[in-house]
Amino acid sequence: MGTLWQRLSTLTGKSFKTCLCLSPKHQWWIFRKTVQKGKLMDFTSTVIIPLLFGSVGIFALFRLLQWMRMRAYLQEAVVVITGATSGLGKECAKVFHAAGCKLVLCGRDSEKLQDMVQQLSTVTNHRKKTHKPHTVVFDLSDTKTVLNAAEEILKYLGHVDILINNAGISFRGTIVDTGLDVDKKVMETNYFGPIALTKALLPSMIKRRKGHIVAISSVQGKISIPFRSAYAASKHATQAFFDCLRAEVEQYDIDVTVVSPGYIQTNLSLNAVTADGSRYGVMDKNTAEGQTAAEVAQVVLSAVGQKKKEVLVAGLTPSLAVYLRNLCPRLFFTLMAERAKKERKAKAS
Ligand SMILES: NC(=O)C1=CN([C@@H]2O[C@H](COP(=O)(O)OP(=O)(O)OC[C@H]3O[C@@H](n4cnc5c(N)ncnc54)[C@H](OP(=O)(O)O)[C@@H]3O)[C@@H](O)[C@H]2O)C=CC1
Ligand SMILES: CCCCCCCCCCCCCCCC(=O)OCC(=O)COP(=O)(O)O
Repeated sequence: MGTLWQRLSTLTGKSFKTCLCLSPKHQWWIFRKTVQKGKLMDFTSTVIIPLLFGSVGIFALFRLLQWMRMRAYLQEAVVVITGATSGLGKECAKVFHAAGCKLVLCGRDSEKLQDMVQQLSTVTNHRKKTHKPHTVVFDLSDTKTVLNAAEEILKYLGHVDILINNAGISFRGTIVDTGLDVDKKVMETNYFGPIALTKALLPSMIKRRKGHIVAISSVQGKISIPFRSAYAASKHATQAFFDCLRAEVEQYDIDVTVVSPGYIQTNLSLNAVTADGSRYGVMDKNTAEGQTAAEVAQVVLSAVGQKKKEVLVAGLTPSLAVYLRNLCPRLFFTLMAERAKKERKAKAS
């Protein structure tokens, strides 16, 4: 028993005398609890803590390797960005330039493109070599100029590592009032133009067995909301085309990333076309309160760097709406009909 009291005293930290004064039942209870606590502490210090530190270490190492791989992938890569004169394209140009890519900035306005080149030239990165971007002027809704642009890009740079199909226009209007020419214009810009450019650059990527094609789609490539028919249709077509492409070109080690953002603070609503083909010219509340283009550009950069197959970059409601459309379509359609009624009423008043 003497040894039990001595052990009890050491384990509990109580004096030998105090331990002697306790009832045997109490002593036994304290002894058992203390041994259990000791075992738990032993288990914590020999298993849980090393496991925790080990996992954190492995995770940090994994992230470091991922970051290094991404850095190497982007450094010196030839990256073509369409719609580089505004909004998301402009911000993508900034982040890919800072990552050391050789950029080809595309747009319809050569002055705006030159401004962009100027802006990027003033950015200095002490840790990374940056390159002066090239510019190519063409209109995505004119297939001939798209094909010429692809030829020009390949002639001057030899190859394309990453193509970012970003340029696009949106639409506002009812289906019944919209002329087919407007539907065609939106489809030409958002769908036929990007696929023409993709098809023109694809053979050279296949030949090199290397390349990465990015499509900037939208949440509206996954769900359709009222008064956006042409836009939502063009983005659904984009999603479908690039999903097919991803499957077909995997054998050539070519990657395809589809990015589907929610509202972004850009000029998209201002530049949207309406039912009669005129410019909408209104900064919508949803657009003005959206994510910043710089935030989304960072997501695009890391999605490309990590060769992700697709990313949804949206808040809770649009993300839930995508799930609702698939899991409970009837409820989704009812909500959309309500939304249409509400918007009509608001316009009428
Ligand atoms: N803003 C948003 O809420 C969201 C945007 N997106 C998508 O992001 C992409 C970028 O749009 P965003 O930055 O928001 O909008 P902006 O209107 O700010 O930019 C659109 C860009 O596309 C270019 N563009 C438009 N039409 C043509 C054409 N026919 N030929 C060549 N270039 C053209 C414009 O160039 P130019 O200077 O020549 O007009 C401009 O650089 C689009 O695909 C859009 O659908 C997706 C989800 C949400
Ligand atoms: C279980 C709860 C589910 C809640 C879901 C309710 C459904 C609410 C509908 C939400 C609709 C979200 C639409 C988002 C649209 C969007 O983000 O589009 C991005 C764009 O491309 C913007 O282009 P636009 O020209 O429309 O400004």
